[in-house]
Amino acid sequence: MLPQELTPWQALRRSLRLVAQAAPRELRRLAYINLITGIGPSISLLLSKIVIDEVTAYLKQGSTDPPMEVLLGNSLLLWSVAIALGVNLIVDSVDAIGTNLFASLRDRVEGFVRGKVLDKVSYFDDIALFEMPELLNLLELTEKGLARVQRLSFIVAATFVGVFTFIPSVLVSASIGWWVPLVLVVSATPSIFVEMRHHRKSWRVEETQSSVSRKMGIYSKAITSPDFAKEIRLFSLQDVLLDRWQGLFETLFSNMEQVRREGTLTVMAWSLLGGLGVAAPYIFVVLGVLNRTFTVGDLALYTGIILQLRRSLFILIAHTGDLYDVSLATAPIFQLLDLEPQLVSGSQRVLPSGSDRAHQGIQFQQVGFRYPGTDQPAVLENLTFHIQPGEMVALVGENGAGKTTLAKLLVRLYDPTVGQILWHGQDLKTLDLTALRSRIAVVMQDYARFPATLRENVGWGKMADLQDDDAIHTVLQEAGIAYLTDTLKHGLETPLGRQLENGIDLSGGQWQRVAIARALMRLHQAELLVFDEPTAALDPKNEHEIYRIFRSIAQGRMAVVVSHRLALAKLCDRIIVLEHGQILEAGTHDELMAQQGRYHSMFTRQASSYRDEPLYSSVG
Ligand SMILES: Nc1ncnc2c1ncn2[C@@H]1O[C@H](COP(=O)(O)OP(=O)(O)OP(=O)(O)O)[C@@H](O)[C@H]1O
Repeated sequence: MLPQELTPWQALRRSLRLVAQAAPRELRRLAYINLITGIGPSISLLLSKIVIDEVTAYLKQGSTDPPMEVLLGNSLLLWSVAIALGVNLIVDSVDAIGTNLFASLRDRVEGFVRGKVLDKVSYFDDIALFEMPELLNLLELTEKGLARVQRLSFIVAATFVGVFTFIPSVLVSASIGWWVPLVLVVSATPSIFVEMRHHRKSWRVEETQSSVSRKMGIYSKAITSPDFAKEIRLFSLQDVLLDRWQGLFETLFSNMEQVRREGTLTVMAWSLLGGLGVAAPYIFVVLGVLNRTFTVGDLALYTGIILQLRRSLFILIAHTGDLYDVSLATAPIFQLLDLEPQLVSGSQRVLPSGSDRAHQGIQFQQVGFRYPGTDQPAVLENLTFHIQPGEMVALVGENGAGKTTLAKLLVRLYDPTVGQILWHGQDLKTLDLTALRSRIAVVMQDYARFPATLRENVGWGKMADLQDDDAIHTVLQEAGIAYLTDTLKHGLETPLGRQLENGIDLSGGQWQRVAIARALMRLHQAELLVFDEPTAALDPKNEHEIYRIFRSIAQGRMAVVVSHRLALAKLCDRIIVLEHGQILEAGTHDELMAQQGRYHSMFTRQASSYRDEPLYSSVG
């Protein structure tokens, strides 16, 4: 699932196509406006030549007529002055329209491309996108690319001006001599390649340093995130985090700085050649005026046009370099848009129900799993077991044994590396993901705290019932937090999370119950419940209540619960003890206690700490 390489040319073509798709109207209008602002200065220069020649000719006559009379009497002079002023006026006023149009173009393009990226990321079924360093680096580079897309809009707009200034400048300067535009263009050409090489080098540094800038992002988020704010202060971690961020910044900055310094020197050296290219025609024109081949008006026109041609070439060269930079930087956007998930939905929308008992339920058949992109040993190995319909299974084991990973495979956030998982006899991979997930109610260990209202945090468990107050009140009741609708100022419409305006934060246990309520929303259609550490944030009294809820909702369904609290495991029909990703023991509580193996020792240890709790009372 690694990103495919893309040439800068391919990326540029696709970026320009996106710009054209995002804002065709703005682009068209900008072209018209820039046509005016582009050719305006050339027209002004031509008119200035006429004005200067007419004024010089008049002065040569030695006449003493009143100036206003002379101006009104000479229609060529009068019209030239009037049109020159008119052109300046038009250029100035459309300039303001151009600025606004450019701002719309930039925003539209940015919104359009970002929208496409967000769409791709949110519908990307393969969760590996958020867990593999290579893909996280790609996401980081995509952010940089999105920032450059704005630049692309600017380049496109400025290139219009450059081209529209360039063409009349070439035509007028060719009237001095055919070789004039040629000398100017040829002397400026090497700068284009130097600019491109410089941008390529800078981008290579950015690309190779993407993991450095991602780490900078991680530290900067840690420093600014409310999640870390308390512990950073309590453990005085400010210096550690700031030093790490600063160290990474210095590394990145010094690498970029070196490339920039080298780039500036070479670009400057080659610009000198461009300067020499200007000198020859400029001196030629001055000499031409002195030997009377050219008029004084020609001097103003030609020197002006030579400098204008040079300037427009400069703009075009700078933008060619910039365009190259943008094409390098936007490549990750297309790499992301082209990224094919390894985990794809199956096509079967109607889920099987299992023709005979042997095929009913969920079967793990020699399942093994290794996280993609890691060279660590397999996290799960050779797992074979069967969850019967209506059976409640507890997964227990030490930290890192692979319980959460197994739960992730069960809800198809990942596919097994080897073996298969069958849902009523059929491989999970063949089933439509949305259909499959609609049959599963999940509370993950790292459940989400959506920055949204209480209604949404719960109702998003089943979108169709989002506005159904009764349905939401029922699950809040079942999860034991019905009181929230009374205690929170705006009831169900209260925003949850401090980052929202007027947002209220809940306690850890309340958030966990909100996550449980969300899972309960799809209970009536769920065949499988997966609860990963559902009581981690709860006190013992609340924990018992959740056990009770869990048992009652699990009745008649398949249920898998991951828990370190063996009192909950004891309530289950079967307990699977995992160790280093393998099944160490499996059986009922009584069977495992009788075996006197790992489960027995874990349970006994816990029971001695929770002696007063009735659920542990079967021991000692
Ligand atoms: N996204 C990931 N990428 C790579 N390795 C991972 C990832 N998530 C977990 N692991 C590794 O997989 C192993 C099993 O982790 P898992 O979270 O499944 O354990 P667990 O039994 O649920 O642990 P705990 O009881 O602490 O929650 C660990 O060694 C962990 O380092």
